[in-house]
Amino acid sequence: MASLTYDLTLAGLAVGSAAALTGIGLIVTYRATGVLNLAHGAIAMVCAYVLLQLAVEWDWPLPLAAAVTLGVVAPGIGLLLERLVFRPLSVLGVDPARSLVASIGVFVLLVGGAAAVWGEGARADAPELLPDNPWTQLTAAVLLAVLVASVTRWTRFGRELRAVVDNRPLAVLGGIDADRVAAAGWAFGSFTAGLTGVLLAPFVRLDPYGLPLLVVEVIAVAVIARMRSLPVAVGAALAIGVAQAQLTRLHPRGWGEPLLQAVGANLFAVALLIAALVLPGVGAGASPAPPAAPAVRVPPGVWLVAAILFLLPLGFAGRDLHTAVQVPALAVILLSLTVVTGRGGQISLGQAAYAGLGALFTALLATGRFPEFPALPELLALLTAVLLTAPLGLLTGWPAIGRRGLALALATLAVGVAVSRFVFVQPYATAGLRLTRPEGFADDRRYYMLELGVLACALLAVGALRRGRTGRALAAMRDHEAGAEGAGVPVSALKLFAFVTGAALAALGGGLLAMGVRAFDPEAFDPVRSLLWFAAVMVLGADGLLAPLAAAVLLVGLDAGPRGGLAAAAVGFLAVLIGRLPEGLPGALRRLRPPPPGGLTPIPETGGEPRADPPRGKGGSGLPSGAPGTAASPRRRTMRRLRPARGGEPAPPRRARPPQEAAPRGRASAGGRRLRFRSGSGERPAPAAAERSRRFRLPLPPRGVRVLAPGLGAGRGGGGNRRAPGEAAGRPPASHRLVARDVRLRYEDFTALDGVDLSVASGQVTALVGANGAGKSTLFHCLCGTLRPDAGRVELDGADITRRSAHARTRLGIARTFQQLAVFPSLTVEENVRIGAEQQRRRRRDPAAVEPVLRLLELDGPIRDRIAAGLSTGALRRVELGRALAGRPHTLLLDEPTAGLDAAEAEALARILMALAADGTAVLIVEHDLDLVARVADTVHVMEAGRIVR
Ligand SMILES: Nc1ncnc2c1ncn2[C@@H]1O[C@H](COP(=O)(O)OP(=O)(O)OP(=O)(O)O)[C@@H](O)[C@H]1O
Repeated sequence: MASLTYDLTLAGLAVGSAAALTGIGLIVTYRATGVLNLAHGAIAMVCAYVLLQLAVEWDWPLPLAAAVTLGVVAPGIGLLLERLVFRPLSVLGVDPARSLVASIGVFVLLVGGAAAVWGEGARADAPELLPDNPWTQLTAAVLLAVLVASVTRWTRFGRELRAVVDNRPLAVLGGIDADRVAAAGWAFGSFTAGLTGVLLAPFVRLDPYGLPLLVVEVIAVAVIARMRSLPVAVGAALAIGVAQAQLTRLHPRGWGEPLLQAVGANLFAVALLIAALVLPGVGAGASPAPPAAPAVRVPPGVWLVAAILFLLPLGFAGRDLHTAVQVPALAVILLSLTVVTGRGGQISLGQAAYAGLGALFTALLATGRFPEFPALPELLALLTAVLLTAPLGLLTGWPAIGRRGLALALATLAVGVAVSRFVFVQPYATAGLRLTRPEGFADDRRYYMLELGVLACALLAVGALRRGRTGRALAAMRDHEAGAEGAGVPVSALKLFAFVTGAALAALGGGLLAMGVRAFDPEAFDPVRSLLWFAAVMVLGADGLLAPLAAAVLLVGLDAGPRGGLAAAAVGFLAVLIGRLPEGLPGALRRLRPPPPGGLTPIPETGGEPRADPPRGKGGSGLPSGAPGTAASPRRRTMRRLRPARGGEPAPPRRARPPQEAAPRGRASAGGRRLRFRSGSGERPAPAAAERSRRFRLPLPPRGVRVLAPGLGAGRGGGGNRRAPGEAAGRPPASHRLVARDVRLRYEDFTALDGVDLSVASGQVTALVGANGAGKSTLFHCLCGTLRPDAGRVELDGADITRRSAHARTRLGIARTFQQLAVFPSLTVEENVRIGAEQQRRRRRDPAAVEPVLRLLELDGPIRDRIAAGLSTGALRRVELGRALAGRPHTLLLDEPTAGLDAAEAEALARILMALAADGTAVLIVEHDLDLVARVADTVHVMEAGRIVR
């Protein structure tokens, strides 16, 4: 027994050593570049093939072949990737989500390329580089870890690496060549990938799909090490390897045995699942998903052409028709990504799991595999499978509530891998599960027609969803999660909805696909498919209904040829270019066309709408500022400005203290006190900008005119005399009071709020002023629900609302705006405002409130149909205010509302605020412009060091 334990331990150490190498490579690349290289396994696979090619096919001596593979090819791949793919992305300053798509693109490109070059079949003749002795491999892994740790700690390069990791811009300013550091990181990461590949290849199935996936699971050890600690990564890899080997000795009786065997065989997949779901997310500050291009209305002619193309296969016969049967089914699966990622902005790398579950359930139900249940007719089985799979969408929907970007990508990938490893490989799924087609649709032509019908219904349903209230809310959530929450969108519930709908659609497509080929094939739904499908939809235009159709045609069409893998290679190639195609392929094509008049295009610089001045002191790309396509070009600037900074403004992470904004300081008096203050976070516009903004500024309501009431009453826009619920027309509006009582909040060991009492009452403008860091924004967040105080209460009309979420408070009538603009850039001005009206509770909801608000804020001209991206700061502030007012709030909370406005716009805003208060609204402003405060505020509170001092 002792020798069995020893042998198993040795075997486990061998596996663990290979995993440790992977962990080391992933961590070094991540630390040097900020990119989690999902393609690590694909590089490993390519290097294994290269060694095989050199040593076996071309008969080179093994040492020479190994030296070329590991010394030239592997680092060369890394350097090429850095130079051609990732350096352009970092120069353009794109968000991490887009780097993630690029690394998925590299994965898909390498897998597809390898399949095209070496074929899809498994090779069993990979040469053994090191003797089959775990100690040798273990020594290699430990030596490598020690070498990396020593280099990082004691060499100049290590110091530069740490400087780049800590603060890349600062390191560059300090004279460090960050590109060289990144290139070294990539070269080393690829070298470790190559080493892993050539060491593992003789012992695992070497094919283009298996090895990359195996290595993807090993990302677990890097996640466990928080992408930071090499000893932890090596320790975790060895421990999992040994535990996995030892588990094979256990043979419990009954149902536990297959489960234990499955766990034992896939312990890295289990570790990935646990690490991705339980540990705090890696890269949590990343933006949710690459920003989608504004949805564009597809001309009917294009739809006609698409319809004709999809009808063409009805004229096919034989093999061609049989192949075409896969297209509509795959299009339905890909449509699920349009909902989840394209519209909802949630990265999902697990859609193949849902498609597979749909296929599996359909097959099991239709073939009567469960003795307790009779076999169901095929269509009923399909419907039941969809209903069974839909709630399983919560498996990825739930993690999405607290995760974004990379962390969500890992969580959804882990769920997909786990489903594939634990469900699709069970005997019931692998033992040739065949199924028939519905009666009357047995032959390919009729079945294709049935699929077209289902696809048309799915397209109509998703189209209606996108056009409606829920679709707008999804787009808002994608564009700016915190802004959506502030507008009353129940973000968590909406994420669950998106994933459940996505799972249902994927299951529908999966069931159709399985019926089309008359069998359940687990390999058709392995996690590599998820990556391929995700990349294809992202590239072809995630938020469009045409993208799934085009992607399905591309994927099935190219793979139908004699060489497999071409589709993956093509999609991968496009995906690695995604940094240069910021809006996917459709966006790039649109750019080639002259802009259509009006419509959903950004406003031209010379149009009636002024643009914001370029932010000063930004950029640093080395490209001419404002050059088309550069980071500093006006359109890109505006898009970036609109994107939530580091995952949205509110609910700041409790641990990381955000850097204070640099802003001009001055002195002024308020309430008799001399205060240091910041003159708003925006710069005063240059004279030319001031002149432009005079031409287009916030409207000035006539003095003395009641502009807006809690019910959007009188005003230039008219629009009836609506009042808040319970407020009978003609009677004065009900009075409301928002109160903070003894509110306390600490950021780790720093007391930000130290027993604050504040009251915001109807019919008054209450102002909160104070020096930077006094705690104003923290109190503001506590009032609007984006931060929960450690102690104390927030009350609305005496009722405790401390535990109410931000969107629930908005629905109670407490609207807010954001210090950093929170507008939804891909939506039109009108849609932005409409979201504020339609996300209210049913009894508060009043879509008719949109028009008067648009008129009041002079957003009712041609500007109403323009997408928000590209508008000036002044216009965007109006849009944001309009969204808040469209919900007919009784309480309005404004955080630095004059930031970025010029004097005329600030003056107009002041009048509106006074008019709102005169009409019964409770207004709270947090403001640095003390002149404005002195003019509009009925009550001024001064904060100092977390307390209200007067
Ligand atoms: N997420 C956080 N983690 C740690 N400390 C934080 C965090 N957010 C704010 N702080 C600190 O809490 C204090 C109060 O910050 P807050 O943003 O509320 O001040 P403020 O009065 O609004 O300042 P400003 O006018 O600059 O916006 C500051 O010292 C700030 O550095």
